Order: sequence, then C-alpha cells, then structure tokens
Amino acid sequence: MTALSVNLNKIALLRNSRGHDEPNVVAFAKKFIDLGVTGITIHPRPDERHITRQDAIDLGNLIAPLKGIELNIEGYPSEEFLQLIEAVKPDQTTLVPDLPGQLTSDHGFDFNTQAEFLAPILSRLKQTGTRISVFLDPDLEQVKMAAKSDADRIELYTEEYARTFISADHDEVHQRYQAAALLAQELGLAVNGGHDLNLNNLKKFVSIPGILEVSIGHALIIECLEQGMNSVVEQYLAICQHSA
Ligand SMILES: CC(=O)[C@@H](O)[C@H](O)COP(=O)(O)O
Ligand SMILES: NCC(=O)COP(=O)(O)O
Repeated sequence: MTALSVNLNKIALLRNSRGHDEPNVVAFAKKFIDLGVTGITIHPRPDERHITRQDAIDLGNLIAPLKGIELNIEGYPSEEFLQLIEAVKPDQTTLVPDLPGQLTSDHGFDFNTQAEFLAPILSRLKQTGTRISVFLDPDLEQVKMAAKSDADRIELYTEEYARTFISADHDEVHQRYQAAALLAQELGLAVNGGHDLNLNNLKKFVSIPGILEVSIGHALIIECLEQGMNSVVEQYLAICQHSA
C-alpha cells in the first residue's frame, strides 16, 4: 500500500493572498487527517510565498503526537532550512535542489556534481532522526550514486511521467520510472514519488512495485475545488490501497 501525503502549499498560498489566517493550514491538515490521509507534506520556500517557517512549526506540533501520521518537509538544504528541520524534527525530510525564487521544482539532484555537497548535510540531518529522502530524476546512474549516500529514500520527480501520461511515448517513460524504482529498492533505497500526480495518472504510477509514498498537492487541491474534498480523498485512498 502506498501512503498518501497531501501537500498543503496551495492552502498556504490562498491564505497568504489575504492578510489574515484563512484558510488555516493546520485546520486543513486536520481535515485531511480526519478523512484518512496519513501524511502531510509542505515545501517552505525561502521567500515564504506559501508555507512559512511558523506553519512548519505549527504542523510539527500538530503531527508529532499523532500515531501513524507523518510530516514530510521538502526543501533546498540551506542553513536556514537545516535549522528548521532541527527545530521541527519531521518524520521525513525531502531534499530538493531548487534555487531560491524557482517557480516550482523542476529537476532532481545530480549526484555527479552534488554528492560532496550533500554528504555533510545528510550526516547532519541523520542526527535529528528524520528519514531522509532525496529528489531524483528516473536515471539509473543517479540512483546508483544516491544508494552510496546516507539517503534512506528517493523521491522520483514525476513531472515527466505526468506530462507524457496521455502521449504515445508514455510507455517508454513509465518503463524508465519503473526501472529506477526497482533498482533503488534493489540497492536498499525506499521509493517515494511526487510532482503533478493526479487522480487520472496516479493508478498507473503506483502499479510500479514498492512505491511507499506519493506527495500530491497542486492537482489534489484543484480536484477538491471541483469535486469536493471528501470524494477526492476517498478516491485517492482507494487508488493508494490497491498499489503494487
Ligand atoms: C518537490 C516537489 O515536487 C513539490 O514540492 C513541488 O515542487 C511543490 O512545490 P510548489 O508548490 O512550490 O510548486
Ligand atoms: N513532492 C511533490 C509534492 O509534494 C507535490 O507536488 P505537486 O502535486 O504540487 O506537483
């Protein structure tokens, strides 16, 4: 079974568009958890355009005492981000190579050039007890190098998977994701996935054996607006329950 981690960035974005606290990010985390979701993801960016440092602290306080619910914090490992992780101690930290100001995540780490940069960061994060996941393209060489690092998991960057979903060359793309996921598991890395996943493309993605978690935000929030939150969460959980 694949765990669903709902990304709340877009709830915070809506909240930030007015000067007050509505919609409230913690209240939405609770609503999703009440509907059966077992993970909450946030991606605090340096400009706090959506999730703020305070949101991360508040969600940490909400989730830490809850059994079976995980907080996943994603971000570029700047000194500020590392200190936030040390303060909140989320269940999982997903490192992404995003530069400040980047519109959204658009690639995974390149271990050819960033392994040395990441090594001391991963050993520092290990001290907090957080599980470490690294954002990766579905590239076998990258998977091999990630397996030599202190990372516990990889998160496959699924933008290409989602973008090509209805195109003729999707089978080749799917094969690449599957090969990367299987190799990672063979080499001792657990596998997550995320970016642009939605109700249409998720089922096929989680047919790849062993995907432990998907983090989904942008499309899921749109689908909630279109179809209602209860129905959308129910559909996601049904798909995740029947994963390979
Ligand atoms: C790492 C990843 O794929 C997601 O965190 C995604 O980038 C969402 O971030 P934004 O909501 O800021 O686009
Ligand atoms: N890690 C991916 C994530 O948290 C959500 O990405 P998206 O669904 O907003 O594209």
